[in-house]
Amino acid sequence: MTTSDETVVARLASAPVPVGSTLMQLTVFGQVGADGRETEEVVTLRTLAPWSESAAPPIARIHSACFTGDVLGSEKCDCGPQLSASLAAIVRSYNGVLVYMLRQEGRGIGLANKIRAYALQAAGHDTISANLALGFPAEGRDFRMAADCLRHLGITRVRLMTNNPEKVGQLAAQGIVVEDRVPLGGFRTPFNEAYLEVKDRLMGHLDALGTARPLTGLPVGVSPQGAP
Ligand SMILES: Nc1nc2c(ncn2[C@@H]2O[C@H](COP(=O)(O)OP(=O)(O)OP(=O)(O)O)[C@@H](O)[C@H]2O)c(=O)[nH]1
Ligand SMILES: [Zn+2]
Repeated sequence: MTTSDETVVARLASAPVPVGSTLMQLTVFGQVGADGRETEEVVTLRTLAPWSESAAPPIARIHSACFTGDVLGSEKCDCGPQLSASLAAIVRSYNGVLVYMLRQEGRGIGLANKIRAYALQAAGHDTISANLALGFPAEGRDFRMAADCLRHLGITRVRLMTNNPEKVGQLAAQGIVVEDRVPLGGFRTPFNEAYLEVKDRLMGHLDALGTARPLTGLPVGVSPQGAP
């Protein structure tokens, strides 16, 4: 499948996997090089219960890889509890999908660079200034591939669990209708306070601090960062 900017994502493999005592369909998407070599980019996990186009759109989570938070349970960010909570909601809904962005570790700068950023943060930098000091933008993620994968799964409308308006805007720009934004915040620890503050004050994220806001925070297809 090709988007306007020539992003190509192929379905590499798919099989049922039991998660949360529920059988889900796990699909690996990626690129296939001219030599046949596969590069894994995205994993989706889709509930298997039959659902119809006329039903409410699936509840969806697009999650950027975070080895420290997702795998190790690090409390320096809120990724681990966000992943658990969203996966639980997906399983409960019988009509949900997780889109796990394998190559977006550290907001796309990779694990080693994220840990370099952590070292700078231990010396006084915040999330943004640490990235800038390393020569990276504060935020450079591109969610077009997530939209491609959703389309591969036959999904064109979602209720998106996120606090990040940029994700909503990018999906909308790629033709995925975000009918609802479902807040996914409030996972504070003594260690992630500063990180959540920066998301709230400087990065335009909503609800990261867990302050009460309505479940449907944004109107359909809203694009607060200027995307069409
Ligand atoms: N560069 C960098 N990346 C970080 C840092 N802390 C967490 N991350 C990465 O940030 C990504 C998660 O992005 P967030 O901005 O926390 O959340 P989001 O996915 O944009 O928004 P939500 O949908 O609301 O979760 C993961 O890939 C983490 O590895 C950090 O200090 N520096
Ligand atoms: Zn994290």
